[in-house]
Amino acid sequence: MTEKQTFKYFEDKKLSIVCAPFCGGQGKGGVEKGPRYFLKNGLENDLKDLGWNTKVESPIDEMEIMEKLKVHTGTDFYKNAKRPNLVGEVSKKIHDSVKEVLSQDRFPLTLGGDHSIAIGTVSAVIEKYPDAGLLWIDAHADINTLESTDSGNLHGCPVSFLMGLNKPEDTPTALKWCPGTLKPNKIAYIGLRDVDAAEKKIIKDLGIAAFSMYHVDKYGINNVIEMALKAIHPNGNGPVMCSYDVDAVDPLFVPATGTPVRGGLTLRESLFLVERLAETGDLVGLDIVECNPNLAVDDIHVTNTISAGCAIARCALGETLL
Ligand SMILES: NC(=[NH2+])NCCC[C@H](N)C(=O)O
Repeated sequence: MTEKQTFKYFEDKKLSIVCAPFCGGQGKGGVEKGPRYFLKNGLENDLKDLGWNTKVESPIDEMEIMEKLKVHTGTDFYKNAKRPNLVGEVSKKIHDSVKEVLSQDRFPLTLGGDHSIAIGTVSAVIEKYPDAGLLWIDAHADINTLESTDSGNLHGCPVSFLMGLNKPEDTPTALKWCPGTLKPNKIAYIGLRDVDAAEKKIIKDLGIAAFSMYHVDKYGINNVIEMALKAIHPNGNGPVMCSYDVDAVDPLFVPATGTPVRGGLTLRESLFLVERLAETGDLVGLDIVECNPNLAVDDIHVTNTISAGCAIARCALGETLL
């Protein structure tokens, strides 16, 4: 049963699913299959049932990227960072697609792919809505700079590019297009539980609102979402972009993901977050990233992971329990 929510910025209820089948921000193959699995699971029809006029955009060619990946792996480095040129090229294409979608007054729902694609999605949303706040729902902070990253995986760094934390002389050419204008008071994290030491320092130094699983346990998910919304929009409302890494959810519910961390959100908590966001009517963009069907040891793990990802999308886009 669904009761349709109002979306203030998309009164015509038009939406584009932007497919971002990219795995180059980390080292495990399979995360590029995310969009295909979501669509195979019927996500587009589910969104139509919720009243959305839907379209599907494919700004990057999966086969071409997989070919490029072979060339870039082992040759494309910037200091410790792996494949910066490929990440820069792909995230720019995703940026351009999301920008185009927004210019048509369509809601951008981007399906990853790994979390490096958010360099593109979030920057496009901020260009359209300069006062947008960003909710980053994730087990990880993904705010490593090129200097601080230990793994060299750029899916652990998108927020540092969005915030302009890498010095220009330290930014690979292919990533220089990213405006880096996100302000520390315009982002809030929910679900954190695996944050690198250097990331903790950045979060503290910049005074970023960060709600870890400790805060979810202490205050409850309802208070945490209210506090997070207040942090990005102290006056009560304004456009909200949500970049949702499925590893925020406990691996019991979402096992097929690249960097699972136990002790995460329950399935209901993870859906409540986006149900509440839909209720505000302020949502202007959503990413769902890091579903990796290859990492399942059993078919049921794929089913659980993809159905959780689809449920996150539906709840964010207006599905309600009653
Ligand atoms: N999007 C993700 N799953 N990120 C995981 C990042 C893990 C670690 N902090 C790193 O920088 O490598």
